[in-house]
Amino acid sequence: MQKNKAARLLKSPSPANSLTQVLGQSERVKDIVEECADGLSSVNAGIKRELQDGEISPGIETALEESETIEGKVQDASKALSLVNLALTEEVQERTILQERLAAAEKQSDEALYASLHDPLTGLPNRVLFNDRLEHGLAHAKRNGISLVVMFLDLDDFKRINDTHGHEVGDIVLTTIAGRIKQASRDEDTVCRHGGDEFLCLLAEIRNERDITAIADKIIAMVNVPCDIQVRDITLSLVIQPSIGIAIFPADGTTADALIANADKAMYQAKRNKSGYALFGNLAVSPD
Ligand SMILES: Nc1nc2c(ncn2[C@@H]2O[C@H](COP(=O)(O)OP(=O)(O)OP(=O)(O)O)[C@@H](O)[C@H]2O)c(=O)[nH]1
Repeated sequence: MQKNKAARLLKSPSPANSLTQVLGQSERVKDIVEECADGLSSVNAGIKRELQDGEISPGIETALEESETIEGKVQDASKALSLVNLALTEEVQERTILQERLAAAEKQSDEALYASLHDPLTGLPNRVLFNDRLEHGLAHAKRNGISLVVMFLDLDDFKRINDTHGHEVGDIVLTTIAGRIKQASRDEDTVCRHGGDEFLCLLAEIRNERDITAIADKIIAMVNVPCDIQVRDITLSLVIQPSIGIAIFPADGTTADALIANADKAMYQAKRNKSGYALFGNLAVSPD
């Protein structure tokens, strides 16, 4: 009956790759073998006592010898199983350490990838990720004959914030503004920190110019809300004005570089005219 139980345990379905489950099964088999060894030992001791008390029959003596040999083998098997289980335990520990190291390396690699694609101050996508999204967006727009918009946003007179209140306050302002631009855009759009006090927005699947200017107005209104920043015992209320240049695919450029460059030109126009935003398509064409 014990033999059947052991066979059942070994055959019971278990994921082949689960070393811990295999170890558990092996531990249970070892317990059964140990139980058999103990059972055999007490049976053999009983037979020996009977033989000492009564007449010695040669058949029983031979059976006892055989039984004692089996008892020895079962005990050896139990010891061998203990060693196997010890080795399995060490293997499980090693595998656990390796899995932990692998998980840590994967986490590190994910963090490195994230860092390579995001701006550390604001957490926004950086230029690399923006360009990748823009290239994909352009391919999609070309395939489907739809438009796409690049906005170039620069904060007006931002240097004054740093010069007057210090770089730390400037950092808080940049982070606050970054959050607001993100909030003003849709989930499918990409807002990126281009560098310094410059941001880029990629607006996908825009239907008409009115939608574009509505988004620009929304961004300007949200950026314009005073940034209240606590510095020691005083609260600064800083008002920031952005200038936004807008380039639309395909009219204002058909490549990522052209769209960004033309949105940048339009931004300078908006800054010069203090108009908030300017569309590249509405700029006066220069003679050169
Ligand atoms: N606090 C902070 N300042 C930064 C960071 N990166 C760039 N800057 C500063 O941002 C300012 C950008 O100034 P500019 O864009 O040249 O000029 P501006 O004062 O905004 O003037 P206009 O662009 O002409 O309106 C500079 O003073 C930079 O030192 C940053 O990560 N943190």
